[in-house]
Amino acid sequence: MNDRPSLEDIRRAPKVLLHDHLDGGLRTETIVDLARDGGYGDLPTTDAGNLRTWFTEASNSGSLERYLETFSHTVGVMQSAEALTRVAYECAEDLAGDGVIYAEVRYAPEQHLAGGLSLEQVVEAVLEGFRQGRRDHGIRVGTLVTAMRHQARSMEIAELAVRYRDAGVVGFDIAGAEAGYPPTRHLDAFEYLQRENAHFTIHAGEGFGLPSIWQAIQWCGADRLGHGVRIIDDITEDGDGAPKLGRLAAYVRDKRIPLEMCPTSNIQTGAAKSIAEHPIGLLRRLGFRVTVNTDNRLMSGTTPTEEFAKLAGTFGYTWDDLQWFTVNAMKSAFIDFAERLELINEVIKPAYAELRGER
Ligand SMILES: O=c1[nH]cnc2c1ncn2[C@@H]1O[C@H](CO)[C@@H](O)[C@H]1O
Ligand SMILES: [Zn+2]
Repeated sequence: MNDRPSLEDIRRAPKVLLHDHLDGGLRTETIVDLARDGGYGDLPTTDAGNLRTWFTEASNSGSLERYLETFSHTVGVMQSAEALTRVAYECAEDLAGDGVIYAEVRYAPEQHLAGGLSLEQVVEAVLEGFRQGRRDHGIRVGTLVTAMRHQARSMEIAELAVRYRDAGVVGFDIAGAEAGYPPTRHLDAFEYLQRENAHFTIHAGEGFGLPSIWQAIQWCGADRLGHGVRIIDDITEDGDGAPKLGRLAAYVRDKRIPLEMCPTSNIQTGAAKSIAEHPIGLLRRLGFRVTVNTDNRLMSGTTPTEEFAKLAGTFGYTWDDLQWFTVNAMKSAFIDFAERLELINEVIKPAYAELRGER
């Protein structure tokens, strides 16, 4: 039995990604190309290698607000249909190369209008890139359209999600600085989506704590939580040192609400101190529906494989654990039940059995 997953084996293992930002995963060579072609002159450097280092260092600020500043450069070069299609295509290619079989990739259409595109043109350009990515690399990618929580376009973006629901947009999200912008600010959009039987996730419990998670679930009706790390604040110890769940934490676990955890990103923004101290360790032990994600591969200098490898190295996770995270993610995806079941039974389980040396 081969119980200690190596990096190369983890890369081969089928993986499912639910939380990855399109504008947080560009290749730096592509940023340099697109900046030159599109006349974007604000890059801190035009050397792709130095730019990679710049992004990871600038993102290591310990604050979500400062972390988010780096996106001005990626968003800045994603203002034409060609650029968006290219970035989406390369995203699919890179994820497929890392062993991802299904991904939900998000971005905020409202941030890509500076070059004169309409919201619809932005969505269609991204869908086209993912369509080509699937054709060439077999990976299935659903998109989530994000509304920026400090802006006031969430209703329009929610309507966009519904309009393109049969064309590859599988859900909706809100992102951006969390403190000062609670989810209920966008309640009308969430209520509209619920009436439309549409799916959505909410970034909550990352830059702000329990009230944000509580609102996201109990007021807004989120299907999943983006990060949700601060749910740990509702878990205390009883007299014997055993974990004791508060009502909100118990609700999240009982209802099997998926947590889209992004360990490296959380350390960069200060939501967790280190991988070893990341709440994922306890939440996994307590049986929360935890999933493992990248958030922003460029800013965090990471990949799905590397996130798994870091966790395996720190917590001693075996193939059983990695399969559990993967099945959790597949169960929590916003595509239909039959497709999820097929990927779990026909692709994920047989591949992990082989990696464990059972076949
Ligand atoms: O971890 C995060 N928390 C909150 N917002 C984020 C995070 N990562 C990226 N974005 C924001 O989402 C926008 C659309 O993709 C990005 O432009 C960035 O501002
Ligand atoms: Zn995110």
